Amino acid sequence: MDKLAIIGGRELYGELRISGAKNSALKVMAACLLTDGKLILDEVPDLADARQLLVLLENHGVQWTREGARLTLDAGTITSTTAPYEIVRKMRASFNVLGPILAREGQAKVSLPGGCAIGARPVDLHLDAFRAMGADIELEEGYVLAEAKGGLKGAEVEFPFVSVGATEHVMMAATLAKGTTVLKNAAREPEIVDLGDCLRAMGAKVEGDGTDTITITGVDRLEGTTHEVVADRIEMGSYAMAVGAVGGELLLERGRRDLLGTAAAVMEESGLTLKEEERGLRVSRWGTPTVSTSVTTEPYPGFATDLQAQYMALMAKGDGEATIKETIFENRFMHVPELRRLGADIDVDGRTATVRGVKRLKGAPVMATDLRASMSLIIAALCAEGQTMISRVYHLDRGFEKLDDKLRSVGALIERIKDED
Ligand SMILES: CC(=O)N[C@H]1[C@@H](OP(=O)(O)OP(=O)(O)OC[C@H]2O[C@@H](n3ccc(=O)[nH]c3=O)[C@H](O)[C@@H]2O)O[C@H](CO)[C@@H](O)[C@@H]1O
Ligand SMILES: C=C(OP(=O)(O)O)C(=O)O
Repeated sequence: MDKLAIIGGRELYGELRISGAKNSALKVMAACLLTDGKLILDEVPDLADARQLLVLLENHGVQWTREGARLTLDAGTITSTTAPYEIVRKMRASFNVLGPILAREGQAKVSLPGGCAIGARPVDLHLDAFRAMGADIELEEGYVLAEAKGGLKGAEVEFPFVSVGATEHVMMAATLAKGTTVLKNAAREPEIVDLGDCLRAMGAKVEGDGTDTITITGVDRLEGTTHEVVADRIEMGSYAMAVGAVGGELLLERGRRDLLGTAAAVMEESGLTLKEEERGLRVSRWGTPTVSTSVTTEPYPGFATDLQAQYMALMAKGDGEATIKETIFENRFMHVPELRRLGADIDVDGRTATVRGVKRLKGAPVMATDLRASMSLIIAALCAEGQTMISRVYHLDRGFEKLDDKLRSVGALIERIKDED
């Protein structure tokens, strides 16, 4: 397992290109299963998760080629409607092949994804929606067996709470259903709009994505198209927070303020300057103190749960006390003990963490526990005195493209220590 060694204290200067969003790329990749035409995707990040999804798509008969950030997917014939446990268990987002396969083939057998470190993460909302659309759903030996003999039918689906994955999943399946599907209390994340853009380009009739009501009128078939994946707002927010923590100035190429939702204003309140430019978002902090500012995670446009851990690292050297409330996942504070090892003063009570800013953090060996938690350790290490050694960086490789190269290119002292085994 690779490790990352970071020597803290160096301000960050220069330009970084923000990659395509992992959480969008994975969904538009799965959308290739809706058509026998070629889907050409640009700005697909080269991440462990994207590679893992390609393994699953290959299992369904998808042929693909990659040239740089361009991925061409061809699901001319779906050769298997079964998504096996051995592949699905490695990445939750792979569950989202169920809807497209069910919509196109009238049946699908997909392994339940199981829980993960940040929470139980059931898929009941997905399955309830497919039932409402006329599918028979059985659970057998850890698999979802879904069947819709005469095809899926349009339905009105009101989600009891906001789910990004369920919104995307049902949106995809509804494009090939008979009639109109209306999704209420839908997620409004930028990745939903990106998926909507891709589906429309494929010939789907989708309206209202980006609002809480999405209307999809089914069509007989979708076609291939070319689509560019939206910039990764979590990568962008993470690098912005790294600048907030250690100081300096970065132009985050392809970055957009609107993608950050309320996190943009929170970062400004905490002392960062954000400026939109033609090529992206410029972020800077010059010697001003980090102002401790409390946040609560919420669905978009609220403060993203995927930025919560990174924000906690920023607050670790704040000028006072900040509370951070996590409302989306029940177990997303695993970075706290590791941040404490670096000298952070943090208490957790249920779903609320209280961060009392300290004057300095000090490098130590720490362990990454999940994707975004790993990034919080990177940010803390960048502003800690001395060396931090981060183990289990495979978590980072799931979701941050070329992280160490990118940070090194803007002045960070970061080195990957390759596992020799
Ligand atoms: C690959 C991907 O895009 N992952 C993102 C996606 O995850 P994901 O799509 O899994 O997250 P959801 O929005 O669905 O989850 C929100 C909450 O709803 C619960 N829930 C969800 C579905 C369901 O059927 N039943 C249920 O109880 C979950 O356990 C969680 O507590 O959105 C999350 C919330 O912004 C992000 O943190 C993840 O990075
Ligand atoms: C939680 C995340 O991913 P996933 O939903 O794939 O676990 C994430 O991207 O932060």
